[in-house]
Amino acid sequence: MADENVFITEATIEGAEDGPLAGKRVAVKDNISTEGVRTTCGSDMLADYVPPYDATVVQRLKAAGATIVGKTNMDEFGMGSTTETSAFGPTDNPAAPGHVPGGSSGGSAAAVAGDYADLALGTDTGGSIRNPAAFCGVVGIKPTYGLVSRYGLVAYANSLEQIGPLAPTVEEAAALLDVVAGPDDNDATTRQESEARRASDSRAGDARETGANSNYADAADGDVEGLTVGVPTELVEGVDEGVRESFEAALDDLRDQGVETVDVSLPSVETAVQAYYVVAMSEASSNLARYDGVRYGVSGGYEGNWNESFADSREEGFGEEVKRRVLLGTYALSAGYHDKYYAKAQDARAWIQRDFDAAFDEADVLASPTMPVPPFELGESLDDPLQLYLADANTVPVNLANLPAISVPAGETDGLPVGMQFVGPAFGEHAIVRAASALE
Ligand SMILES: NC(=O)C[C@H](N)C(=O)O
Repeated sequence: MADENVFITEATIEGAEDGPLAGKRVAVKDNISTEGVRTTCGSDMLADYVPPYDATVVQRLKAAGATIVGKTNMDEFGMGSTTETSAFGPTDNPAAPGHVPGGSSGGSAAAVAGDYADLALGTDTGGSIRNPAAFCGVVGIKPTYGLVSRYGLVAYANSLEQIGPLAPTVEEAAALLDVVAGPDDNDATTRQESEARRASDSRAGDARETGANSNYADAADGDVEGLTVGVPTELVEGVDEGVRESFEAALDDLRDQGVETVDVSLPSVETAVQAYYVVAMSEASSNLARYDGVRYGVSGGYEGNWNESFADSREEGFGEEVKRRVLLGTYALSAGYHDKYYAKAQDARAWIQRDFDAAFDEADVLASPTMPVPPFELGESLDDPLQLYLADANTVPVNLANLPAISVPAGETDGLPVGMQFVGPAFGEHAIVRAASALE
């Protein structure tokens, strides 16, 4: 096996003897706490941090019989789209050697694509599961906000992020979601199953919804006859030619299977990248305040007063991209600028949510290319953070609206994987799983 730098820490954590994941090797992103196994978030700041407890999703993996085989590489604290901001070096893309695996859950996607693991968990704040799934030619699901517990996830931007599965097939990804989904007393943002199901029943309007909240794997039946798929024109305009051709071919395939496609419009998404980065950086600046060398992080016997030693610790422990975001986020929240940036971003967020609501009056699910471009070559995008932020155009609207989405392979362009994204109404995971399974 080639060394693609998939794991930051390899481990063997055995789960229960029986269960739906017995015999499965599962890789876990390195921002999800594992008791006794270091959890670095891809940062020098946490290079020696060993959590004293398991995240809820890790407890559920173990109870389901999984064997956890390691902690995967990631952009530092989830901040990036290529896994190149990791303090532990870049990860190669097993499906497109010499190219980035996407990010920030690049190690998790590469683990599945390169058969280092059968399944993996990632986290998605603005595309961090779907982007690497698309770039590595695997399946990734970003669940509805509140479906999966975030207890034990090291926070980057709490209001946006969810833990979710990566797998070779839609059915396997859905089966892993079945294991980790569901309410948790340790995370007050998780929703009760009955409540979630009511939302799903009334809004997805799909008579074929299965009776239970979970059993997502059963929805991977490819039965899309009569399903209406909305195509938001704003998410297709301007994408790379080859990506667009693969996307159009996938739509044709769906039509052949009895899907009706309609064009829909989400005018507000033109504000999504700006709104996302203001919200994400603001939340990050607050969350990352705890890394000061005293509570958490590098503490190197620095000279000087508290302020000076905090600054020295943060200077040494954080990489460039993290520093950039903490500075910009602090600025956006500061007195005098809060209304101009943060409050405006929240307005845009509400507008985007309303546009999605209107689109789901016309369609059961929405479809777009997951990424507007094919995977970058390693090193190619490092110097241009703004360009990289723009590559999140199709994924971040979903997080701002707290909706579920899946990325499923949809062919190639010049030998590079292309992913197709399906977005569902809140708790409409069955519908997106069903649509994606029809493409396999
Ligand atoms: N974390 C994510 O979902 C990826 C996104 N590109 C970000 O840097 O915020």
